[in-house]
Amino acid sequence: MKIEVNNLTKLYKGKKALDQLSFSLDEPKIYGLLGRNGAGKTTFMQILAGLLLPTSGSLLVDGEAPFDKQRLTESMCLIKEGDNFKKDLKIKNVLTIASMFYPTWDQELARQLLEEFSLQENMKVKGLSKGMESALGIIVGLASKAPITMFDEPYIGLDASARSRFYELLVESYQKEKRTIIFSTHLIDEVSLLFEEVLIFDDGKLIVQEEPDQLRDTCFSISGPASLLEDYISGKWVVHTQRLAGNMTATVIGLDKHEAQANGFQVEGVSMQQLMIYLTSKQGGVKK
Ligand SMILES: Nc1ncnc2c1ncn2[C@@H]1O[C@H](COP(=O)(O)OP(=O)(O)OP(=O)(O)O)[C@@H](O)[C@H]1O
Repeated sequence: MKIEVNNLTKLYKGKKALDQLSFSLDEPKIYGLLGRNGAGKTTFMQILAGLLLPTSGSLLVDGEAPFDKQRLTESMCLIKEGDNFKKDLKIKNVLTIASMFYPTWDQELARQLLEEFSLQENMKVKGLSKGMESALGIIVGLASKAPITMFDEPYIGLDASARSRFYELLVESYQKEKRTIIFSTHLIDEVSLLFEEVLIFDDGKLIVQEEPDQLRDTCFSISGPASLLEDYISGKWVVHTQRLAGNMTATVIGLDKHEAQANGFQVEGVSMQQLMIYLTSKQGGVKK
């Protein structure tokens, strides 16, 4: 399903949560949605899921706005970081309701995943630990097989090995049947290898939409004498600089690594987490 976002703006009491966002997600891919707290990720996913109306601009899924459109909302599954299910329900009720809502529901997969995460159908949601509740969210998200599935930091309380199993299951399910998966996370380095495209939000604006390989291949920290490096980075997209004595390190997007090395600078890769921090800090994010 094609998602087209045009000048999408959402105000809460006059304050911009989303500020003239424009981009499109054309293909089924695993998209990483990144940004600091309050950048607007959840607001965007709620509008996409048809739960919120924008203040202005548009978000269209296959040409239609999703708010109040069952044909579209049944094609979308949003798993939030908590409170996804009514506390009084048993797990089996949660699964039954999901199976009635999603035409693409895979009951066999749901059963396998319950076993995988050691959950029993007769457990009540209110009796689940935080990690077990997150596991239930993940089960519903995966088994929904919704053409647009969104995970908004879905792993609260899950330990590292359960999270790692979740990432494996996500990839397995995606490889069997491609769909659009939008994954918002603060544990970027843990999942960044999964992403086929990364979107970075900052203050309600989109500042990066790129393939991770492209970022890895062109984003580096380079170091050398400050007097030489300053000249070399002039006109480049510098997202961070640090000086020590007469030396300087600059993190640059769109850098030709070999050319920088040939000029005598030391060049190192930058993790996606670090890049996101630089891009969304006060110093970074400005394309020169
Ligand atoms: N219901 C609401 N009422 C008022 N302001 C809101 C509401 N929901 C979100 N906001 C504000 O909108 C902005 C964007 O919030 P949003 O939850 O979309 O960000 P986020 O990127 O998902 O953050 P986080 O990573 O912390 O989950 C923030 O300034 C937030 O305070």
